[in-house]
Amino acid sequence: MTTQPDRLTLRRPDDWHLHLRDGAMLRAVLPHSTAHFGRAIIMPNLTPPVVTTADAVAYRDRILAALPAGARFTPLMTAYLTEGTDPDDLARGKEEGVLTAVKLYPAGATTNSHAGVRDLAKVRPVLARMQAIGLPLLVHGEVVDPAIDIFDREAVFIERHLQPIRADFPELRIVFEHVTTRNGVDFVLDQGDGLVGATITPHHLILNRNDLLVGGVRPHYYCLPVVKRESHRLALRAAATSGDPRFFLGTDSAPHPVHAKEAACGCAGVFNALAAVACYAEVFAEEGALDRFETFASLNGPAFYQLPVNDETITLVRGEDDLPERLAVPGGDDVHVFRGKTVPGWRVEA
Ligand SMILES: NC(=O)N[C@@H](CC(=O)O)C(=O)O
Ligand SMILES: [Zn+2]
Ligand SMILES: [Zn+2]
Repeated sequence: MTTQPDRLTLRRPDDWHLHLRDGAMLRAVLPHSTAHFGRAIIMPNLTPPVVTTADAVAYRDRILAALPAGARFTPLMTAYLTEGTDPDDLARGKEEGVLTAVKLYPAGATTNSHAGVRDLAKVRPVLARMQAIGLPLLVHGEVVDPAIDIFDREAVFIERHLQPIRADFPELRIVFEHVTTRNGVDFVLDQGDGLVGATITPHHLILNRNDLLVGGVRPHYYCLPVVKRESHRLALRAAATSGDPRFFLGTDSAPHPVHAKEAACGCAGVFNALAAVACYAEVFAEEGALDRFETFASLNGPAFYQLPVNDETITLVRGEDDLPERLAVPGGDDVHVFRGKTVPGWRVEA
């Protein structure tokens, strides 16, 4: 990596947590991820979800068919864990190079999670098999217990579910997806064996819950897990910029039509694909950690997933970008662009 005050060249980063959706939305959002990232872990929470290896093959084909001309981008597919998931099917998926990981959504925790897991006891044989064959478990780490305050749901998930999974499957590789709390960071730091990693989103590094709620509710800042108080944001910034190999880039870019966000019951998800790399760079610059940006963005993820780093590079230049406020999606489904117009201090050179 080379850093000058106004120019930053680094190995092409990967996005270890991405929602691309399907159909017209897929075709609209995909070019904005392929412009910056070499690979991405593709989240399986479509309707219906990507549950089997055959589902993942079909979805991968649709993504590849939607790639812009000349794009060099590898979608890394995941399967959505259900109480009916067949361990043999997952093993075949890994064997055939289709599946990179399996995603655990507690049923009801987030967008399109109703087909997820209600009772973790029911998926123990699947977790045992994943542990045996080295297939990582990616976790949306929030409880759905209505008695638990939404701001505490990540911390309680760690105690109730993550600690027990770790204890019962000590060799299972786990990614704590979109970690949002100091509790989550501390949990990852407490695991000394390198088997537990975490992705961190740009918006959780930038926003706290005041940004979401003070002066009026900002539906485009609403995501799950919901942004937390400032002390948690600072813990995430410290973790991301530390250089610790267990923390890596995952945008959780999650497009929803504006009409579904600006609604009486607005849905969760921030579409940040256009500005994500610039936002991360700005965070690292603010923290005086630009020398560790490439480690977080381009090296730690491949190391965790035991994949080679990308050969190509990207260059960021200091200065205003001109991002649109909205991304056009046919069918009246335009998407609000995170940090469109309120531009971050960097742009990625074409
Ligand atoms: N993060 C979100 O708020 N939403 C994601 C789902 C998820 O990652 O939990 C989505 O698919 O819209
Ligand atoms: Zn999630
Ligand atoms: Zn997500």
